[in-house]
Amino acid sequence: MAIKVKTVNKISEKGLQLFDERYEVGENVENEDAILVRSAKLHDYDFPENLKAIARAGAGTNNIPVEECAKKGIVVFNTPGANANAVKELVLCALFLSSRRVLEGIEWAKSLKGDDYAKQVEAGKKAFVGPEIDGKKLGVIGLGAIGVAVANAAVKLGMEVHGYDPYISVNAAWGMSKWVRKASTVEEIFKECDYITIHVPSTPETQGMIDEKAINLMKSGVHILNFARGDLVNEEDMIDALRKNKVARYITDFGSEKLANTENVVVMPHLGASTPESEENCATMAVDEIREFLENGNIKHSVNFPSVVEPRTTTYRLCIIHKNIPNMLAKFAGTIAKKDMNIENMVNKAKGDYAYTIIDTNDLSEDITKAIEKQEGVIKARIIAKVVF
Ligand SMILES: NC(=O)C1=CN([C@@H]2O[C@H](COP(=O)(O)OP(=O)(O)OC[C@H]3O[C@@H](n4cnc5c(N)ncnc54)[C@H](O)[C@@H]3O)[C@@H](O)[C@H]2O)C=CC1
Ligand SMILES: O=C(O)CCC(=O)C(=O)O
Repeated sequence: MAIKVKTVNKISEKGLQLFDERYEVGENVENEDAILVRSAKLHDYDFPENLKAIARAGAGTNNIPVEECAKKGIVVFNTPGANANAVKELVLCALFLSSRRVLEGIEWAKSLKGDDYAKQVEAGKKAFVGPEIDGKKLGVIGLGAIGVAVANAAVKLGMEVHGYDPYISVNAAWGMSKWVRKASTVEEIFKECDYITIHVPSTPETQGMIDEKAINLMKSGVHILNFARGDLVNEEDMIDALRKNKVARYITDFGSEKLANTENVVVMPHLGASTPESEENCATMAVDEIREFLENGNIKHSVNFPSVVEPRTTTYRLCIIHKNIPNMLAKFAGTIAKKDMNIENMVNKAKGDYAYTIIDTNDLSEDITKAIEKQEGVIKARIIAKVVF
């Protein structure tokens, strides 16, 4: 029987080609084992009983009900860093667009008519003067894959870069230019910087972080860039601040009709990750994650379950998704012993309220998954036989 993968958005062919002949892949697939998605919202999606994994070909997972998936034993993956360069390049483009009034100038140049075109240009261009970014202060909120790439590039462009991230990872810190100054509070960024760019996920903590209170702390004429998520910025407060010229420019990848028609706002149609390179990187990583999980039970880059990657050394692998509560391992070992199966290797890791256990064995008792699933605290169990080509 084929392994079924449903694509909910258009996914790069380069990634899809990595599924071999055992897979049935497409948008019309039903009762799927896995879903591949980009930005489509899955909050109202009726997940089939058979569904084991969802891979988000991208970074943000706010379009997926991650906690509900954990409760049902559905592992949600994303592709950290795979589209960071694409977003960084668009943010740099936005930095320049926010400073120099290039877009308005281009529109005006199109509207000019007559033989004295050059004369009209020279007379009118003063309306489109905008400052240089060299030497200006850039505040980067969120120093993950994208934030660090933006901060490092801005340093090279001559900006004085200030970064804020109370949860920065060791890897991100290793990759960051020594010239990026550490802000201890986000208010420091608000007060100090001429340009502010946000690169945090949308969470209850970050939603609405750029609101009237935050904007009031900022310099008059601040330029704000949002290539992370629309709900990080309170739209009404932003429009009000733009009308009062407190905010000089707002450039965002996440617009609305109202925002797009507000002066000094540039709305892009969620283009941050829209490059062939990024689409291929994300699809390739997402397909690899799904295959590793479905074929080997290995979990890489999940947002709701721990990372567990173990080489296959035995004929069978028992994969158990369960609650992170005491005595689970003892219960698994007891059930397996009763079935006369011998454990060759066992790994257990937890993340928050959930845990994952891999048990490698060379023996198989047919109803072992049923016996394991009967135990309180177990969400899902499956056995995978090693495929020898
Ligand atoms: N416009 C687009 O097409 C794209 C947008 N994105 C958005 O950008 C976000 C960031 O992407 P990546 O850098 O790849 O993710 P990442 O996970 O590598 O980095 C996010 C960083 O935000 C930090 N953070 C979390 N809460 C924070 C807070 N309250 N204050 C300061 N820092 C905080 C984390 O510690 C982490 O370092 C994504 O979650 C997504 O929403 C990502 C890719 C494409
Ligand atoms: O797939 C896309 O085009 C959007 C990318 C994105 O927003 C993300 O990775 O968080």
